[in-house]
Amino acid sequence: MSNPLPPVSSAPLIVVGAAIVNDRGQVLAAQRAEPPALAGCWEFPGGKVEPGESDVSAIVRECREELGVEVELVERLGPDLPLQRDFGVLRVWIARLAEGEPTALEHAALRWLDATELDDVAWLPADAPLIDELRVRLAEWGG
Ligand SMILES: Nc1nc2c([nH]c(=O)n2[C@H]2C[C@H](O)[C@@H](COP(=O)(O)OP(=O)(O)OP(=O)(O)O)O2)c(=O)[nH]1
Repeated sequence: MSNPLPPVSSAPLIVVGAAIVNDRGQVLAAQRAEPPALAGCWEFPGGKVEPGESDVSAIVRECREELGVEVELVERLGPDLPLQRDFGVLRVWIARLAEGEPTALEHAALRWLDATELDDVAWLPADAPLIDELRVRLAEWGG
């Protein structure tokens, strides 16, 4: 007998983000425009990994969609972090710009921040451990 119910997806929600770093030791922060509960907070450009998509493909796609740039991933930044709001995890990579200048196509604003400026913006709460690690890395790269 066939089962009339569709299979229930158990795939965990994965959100990927790009900590895009430039040659001056700055990272690109992006201010959310929506939803209202998150608007005004700052994040790493990125978004949800779609079914069948790799993490890397998702980051490249999101950076095209949100910033109009091509990025190359360098290495992971920090561990998977819990996302309470979405019951998933956040995975962030350090990335470099390969082509284009970032434009806020979906965000309210963009800012390049150096190691001393990371606390100047209100990051989404899940990102806090990454900001501490990034501070050390940017200070090294910024000379
Ligand atoms: N991109 C990104 N999302 C983050 C970060 N930190 C954090 O808590 N989040 C959360 C905010 C959102 O609840 C979720 C990302 O969802 P999203 O709505 O931006 O994903 P998406 O671009 O695929 O959007 P959609 O097509 O589903 O509307 O992850 C971060 O640094 N970058």
